[in-house]
Amino acid sequence: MEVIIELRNGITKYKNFQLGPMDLQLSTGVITALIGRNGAGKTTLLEGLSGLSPFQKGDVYYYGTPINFLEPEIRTKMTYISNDIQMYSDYSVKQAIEFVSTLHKNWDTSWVNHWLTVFQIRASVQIHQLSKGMKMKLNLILGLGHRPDVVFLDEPTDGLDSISRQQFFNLLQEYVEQEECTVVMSTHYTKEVEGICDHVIFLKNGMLSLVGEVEEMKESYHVFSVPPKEDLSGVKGIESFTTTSVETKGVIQSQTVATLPNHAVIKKPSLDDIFQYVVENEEGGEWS
Ligand SMILES: Nc1ncnc2c1ncn2[C@@H]1O[C@H](COP(=O)(O)OP(=O)(O)OP(=O)(O)O)[C@@H](O)[C@H]1O
Repeated sequence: MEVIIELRNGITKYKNFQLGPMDLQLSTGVITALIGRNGAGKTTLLEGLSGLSPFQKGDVYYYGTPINFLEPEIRTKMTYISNDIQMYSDYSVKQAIEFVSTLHKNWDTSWVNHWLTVFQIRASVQIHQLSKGMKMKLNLILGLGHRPDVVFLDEPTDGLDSISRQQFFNLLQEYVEQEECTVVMSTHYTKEVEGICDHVIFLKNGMLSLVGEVEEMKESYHVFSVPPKEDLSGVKGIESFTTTSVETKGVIQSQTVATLPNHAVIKKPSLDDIFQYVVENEEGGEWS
């Protein structure tokens, strides 16, 4: 794995919000999930990295060279795919493909046709007649047809049914395997991306909160549950917990699991657990 994209000291400020300052590295052959609450800054980060709305301060590097987003060449390397599926709605599928393909020298017609066939999207159909899922799949095909090696996706599966989401991920995984590219995908479907993403970036209030390999991160923590009135004052390394009438549930650092009472039930955390109890940790209490 090689670093393909690097952000150094990136900052974007709006009236009531600031993203960064932050540094970030993205490697080849990796799919990264970008997770954060509404308003955490996911779109601002993706737009900054892709140059759609460049950072106000800081630089983005492509294989170690600072990117000048005004140079057309960079457009052949990168793609930003939003979930705005209203684009080209007055076109037929064929017309949209013809239009987008003229913007790129290296358009891969056979790859595009292959995936249109897999998804059963007919070239003659008007785009406004396609279902939401079909439109989003077409959006992905249009965004990848020039074989970019940096792919940014902003909540691409938002509103898609589970089968459409799986088909969407299948295409993405196959693409990454073939191209050795890097993908960053913002999402609220934390559970579903676990099997798809190798890395995760948790964003909180415009800052990087936790960044790393999914499996390594999951090794670092355990979920525990104990009866609701349990005294946890002697337990070390609890990130946070919630208490209901049934149980106290929380996340603890793996190296201090042995300090839990013997009857505590422990298991490996999901990304959702890490998001809720480590990154956000505001639902219940924190133990010092
Ligand atoms: N062009 C802009 N002008 C002013 N404020 C903006 C602009 N774009 C975004 N913001 C603000 O920046 C903050 C972060 O927005 P952003 O869209 O990046 O968050 P997000 O994590 O993608 O949210 P969501 O999950 O809801 O899509 C929000 O408070 C938003 O209102």
